[in-house]
Amino acid sequence: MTSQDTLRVSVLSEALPYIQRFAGRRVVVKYGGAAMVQAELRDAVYRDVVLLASVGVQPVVVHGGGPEINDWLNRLQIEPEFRDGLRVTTPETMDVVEMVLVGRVNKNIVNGLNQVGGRAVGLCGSDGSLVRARTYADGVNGLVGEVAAVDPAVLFPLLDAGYIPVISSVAADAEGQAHNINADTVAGELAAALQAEKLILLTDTAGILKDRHDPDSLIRQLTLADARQLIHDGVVAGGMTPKTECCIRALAQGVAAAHIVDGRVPHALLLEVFTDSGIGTMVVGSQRGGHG
Ligand SMILES: Nc1ncnc2c1ncn2[C@@H]1O[C@H](COP(=O)(O)OP(=O)(O)O)[C@@H](O)[C@H]1O
Ligand SMILES: CC(=O)N[C@@H](CCC(=O)OP(=O)(O)O)C(=O)O
Repeated sequence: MTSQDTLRVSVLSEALPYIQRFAGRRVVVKYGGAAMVQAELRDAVYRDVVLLASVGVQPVVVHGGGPEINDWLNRLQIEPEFRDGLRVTTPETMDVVEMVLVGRVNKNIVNGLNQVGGRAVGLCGSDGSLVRARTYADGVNGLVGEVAAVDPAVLFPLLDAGYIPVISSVAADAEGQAHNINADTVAGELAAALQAEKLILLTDTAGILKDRHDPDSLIRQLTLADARQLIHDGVVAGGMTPKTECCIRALAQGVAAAHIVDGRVPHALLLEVFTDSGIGTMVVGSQRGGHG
């Protein structure tokens, strides 16, 4: 036996309390944006998700893919346009969003997870009527949707059989029209419908920063009231706003804890689930001790 073997076994043994605590519990992971762009990090994220599934945690992956949609729109000479952090989605743009998210990005993630030993199944909001969309704000952004309803029934047999659902944020409205929904929003509503133990949003900052230009100003823990105040005061802005709002909505609907963590840190997911201190910003219903 080598010292490497001893180290590996003792590290595994240290993880036992966390494995026992989270086995059989659902953890919704939002994967997207900048955290998805770096190839070498992608593999580490896939390995972490598969490791969680292997020890009996039930991860559910919701993915975005904004940069990849932009890339394809540019190739088609369509200028990407955003209003209030949400893509202006014409019928033509919607076709591209659907092809990129439901097709290419979803399957890349499914293949990546399967490649490291997972059993992943790709779905979008329309599959099994998992998510019902409603047009956002009377159509100011075109075919942008918000979540009207979630029916997680399609996920239970998959989770019970050990599959990892990988879900893209495209869903139909009551008339069957596909809508483009912000992936953070879908992750938050899904976490609520599944009564998940944790909602973990992977992004490209350390978490919520007091000063968004100062990476050392990380806020480690926030209550719902603090989070609302930070949005009101403009400390949280841009792409961090839908993230913080979806944490607030998930917690208000019974999710135990929501975390905004740095997807650029290797094994950010395991650091969040398998340590007491965790990483990033944790939003909780009311103030409490530890980070878990
Ligand atoms: N208080 C804040 N703390 C951290 N980031 C913030 C804050 N306010 C605004 N931001 C911005 O939000 C961005 C994260 O949102 P976004 O780019 O939409 O992430 P993703 O692409 O991972 O979904 C950060 O890169 C940062 O520019
Ligand atoms: C309405 C809206 O803006 N939808 C997003 C959906 C993808 C997404 O949320 O991707 P990220 O998480 O990578 O940003 C979009 O079209 O870009």
